[in-house]
Amino acid sequence: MGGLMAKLKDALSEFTGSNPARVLMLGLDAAGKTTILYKIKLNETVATIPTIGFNVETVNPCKGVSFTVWDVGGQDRIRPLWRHYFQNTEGLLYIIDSNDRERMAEAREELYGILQNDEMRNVPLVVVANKQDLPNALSPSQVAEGLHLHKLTGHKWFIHGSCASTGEGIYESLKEMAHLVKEHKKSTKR
Ligand SMILES: Nc1nc2c(ncn2[C@@H]2O[C@H](COP(=O)(O)OP(=O)(O)OP(=O)(O)O)[C@@H](O)[C@H]2O)c(=O)[nH]1
Ligand SMILES: [Mg+2]
Repeated sequence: MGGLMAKLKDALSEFTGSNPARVLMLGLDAAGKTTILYKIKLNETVATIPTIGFNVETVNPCKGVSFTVWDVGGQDRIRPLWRHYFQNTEGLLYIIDSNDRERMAEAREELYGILQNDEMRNVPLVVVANKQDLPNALSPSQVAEGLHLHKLTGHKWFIHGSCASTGEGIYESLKEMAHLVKEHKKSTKR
C-alpha cells in the first residue's frame, strides 16, 4: 500500500511546483517566442525586442502542470548557442512565423539540426504555427508539410496554430506538450 501511495504521489508531483519539466523554446528570429512566453506568464501582450541571450520563466499553463520554459534568441548569428540549452530538455516548443513563407526551408533545416543532436534524442516536439492572424499565413497543415514533419522519426510531434498577440492556440499547444512530456517520461522510466 505504501508503495502504491508513493507511486501516486510521484505521478501527481511530476509537473508540479517542486519539479517543473524543462521545456526549450526555439525558432527563427521574430517567430514570436518571447511574445508567447510572456503571454503564458503574465497573460499580457508585451512589446518585445529581439532576444540576445535568453529569457526563462516557470509557468503553470494548466492545472497540475509546471514548466520551466527557456526562450532563446533566434537570430542567425546566435543560433550556434542553442545547443548549450539542450541538456535535460524534456520538450521542444518550436515556434514558426507562419507568414514567413520565404524562410520555411531555413526553419526546417534549423529544426532538423536541433533534433539530430544526441541530447535531444526522442524529445517530444510541439510546433506552434504562430501569426495565424496574418492574411498570408500558411495553415498549420501547410506548415507541417513545409517542415516535413510527417517524415520525422524518433520524436512524437504535434502542431497547433496560434496567434501570440491574442493568446489563441497557445493553451492548447502547452496542454499537448504536457501530455507528450508525461508520455515520454513514462517511456524512459521503463
Ligand atoms: N501579427 C502577429 N505578430 C506577432 C505574433 N506573435 C508575435 N508577433 C510579433 O512578432 C515580432 C517578433 O516577436 P518576438 O516575440 O520578439 O519574436 P522572437 O521569436 O522572440 O524573436 P527573437 O528574440 O529575435 O528570437 C513582434 O513584433 C511581435 O509583436 C502573432 O501571433 N501575430
Ligand atoms: Mg525573443
